[in-house]
Amino acid sequence: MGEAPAFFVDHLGNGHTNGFGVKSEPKKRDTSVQIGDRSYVIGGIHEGNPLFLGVQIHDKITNKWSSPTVLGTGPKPCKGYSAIVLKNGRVLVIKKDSASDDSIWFLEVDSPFVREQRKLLGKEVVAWSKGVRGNAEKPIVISGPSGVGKGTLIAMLMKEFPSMFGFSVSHTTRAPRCMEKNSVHYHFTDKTVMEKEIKDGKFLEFASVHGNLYGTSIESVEVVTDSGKRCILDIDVQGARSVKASSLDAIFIFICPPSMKELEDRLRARGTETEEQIQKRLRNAEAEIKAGKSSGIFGHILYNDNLEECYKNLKNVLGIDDDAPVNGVEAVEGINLPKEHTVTKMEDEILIQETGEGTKKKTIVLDLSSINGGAPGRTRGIDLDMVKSS
Ligand SMILES: Nc1nc2c(ncn2[C@@H]2O[C@H](COP(=O)(O)OP(=O)(O)O)[C@@H](O)[C@H]2O)c(=O)[nH]1
Ligand SMILES: Nc1ncnc2c1ncn2[C@@H]1O[C@H](COP(=O)(O)OP(=O)(O)O)[C@@H](O)[C@H]1O
Repeated sequence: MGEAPAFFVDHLGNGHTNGFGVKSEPKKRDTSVQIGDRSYVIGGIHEGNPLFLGVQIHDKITNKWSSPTVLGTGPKPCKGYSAIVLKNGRVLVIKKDSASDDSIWFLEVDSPFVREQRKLLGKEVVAWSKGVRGNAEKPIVISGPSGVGKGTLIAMLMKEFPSMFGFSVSHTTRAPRCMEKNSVHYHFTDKTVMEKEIKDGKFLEFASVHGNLYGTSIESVEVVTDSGKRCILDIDVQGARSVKASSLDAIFIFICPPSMKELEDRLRARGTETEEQIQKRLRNAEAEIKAGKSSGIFGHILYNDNLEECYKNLKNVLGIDDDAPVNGVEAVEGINLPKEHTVTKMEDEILIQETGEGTKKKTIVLDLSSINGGAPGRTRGIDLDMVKSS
């Protein structure tokens, strides 16, 4: 979709007919935008989860209302919203009178991610992505055969740079190992629950690996980005392929063992699998290494022979040298957005101007030129500046 007409309705003036032909009164705090033949009404509460803000679609041609499947963690309802259409099928939603770190949201109604999920789930889909300040860098996908040392390398990185990196905690149907903690190493779950959540669009990717189901929930990636950290995903090659095809703009790294013999020795020495499981993992390893090297998914292939050397190479790939600052994001001072305001779009800048009583009115510029990311996950690089008081 190209630049959509920036049609902006702050308060809905007229009632609308819902899907049952009943005229319903929109709340004063609801807002709507129009894109082509559709109006997206943002307000009320979400059908499936009363904690989230609702979204309804009205199709002018069929004169029908529908409730789309809403992906991602949405904003909580508040006292009012402003909305404005941006390019690439996205709507900027500003929460009025909200905490500064919770005021900027993006509703994706026709972004590449939404189009892909619409096709995959076979239903109408929209996705939320919260705007976060600062410039947390691209997520990192790390793949490699079982026992190659992915977990060890990731643990080293998180230990050395605790404020820079955060681990995306996957869901799995495999049983926990004795030292593994639920919600720290994995969200341990069962197959029926996970399959239902996959159907509901809760997962960014999933795959069956060594006979169990594994997957990255959208929420796991959001939690890390919200904390201002760079997200690390430890996932298999099938998962990496799905992420590559998605709009999550990531760096892809594949870790290779020095030899199959060494891989086998490491798996045995780890002592976490039965003999049968070790055999299965070794059989799968050959295909994984082949796919990792030849699929074109991975921009970087590292050999984990000597651990310290491999760790150094990993840091190089991630652009971390010894003088690197240890914080992932710049601290940006919070600016509270005025409760009553108008919103105007000017190229990549959005002007938020305070209205209402009083003499000293704030004008804030939201610069969208440096934003990156988006659903699934957060929209990073939000830059808010106070312009003047008049
Ligand atoms: N696709 C996908 N693969 C995952 C996910 N989480 C873990 N994996 C992969 O599943 C495989 C097995 O992981 P695990 O059972 O922890 O065994 P380990 O790799 O031997 O430590 C590894 O290749 C992981 O990278 C996920 O969320 N999605
Ligand atoms: N370069 C290395 N040399 C020797 N042992 C290693 C090396 N890297 C990791 N290991 C060991 O190999 C085992 C498997 O590593 P792990 O990080 O659990 O692999 P993965 O997460 O890829 O399954 C662990 O016992 C770990 O301590």
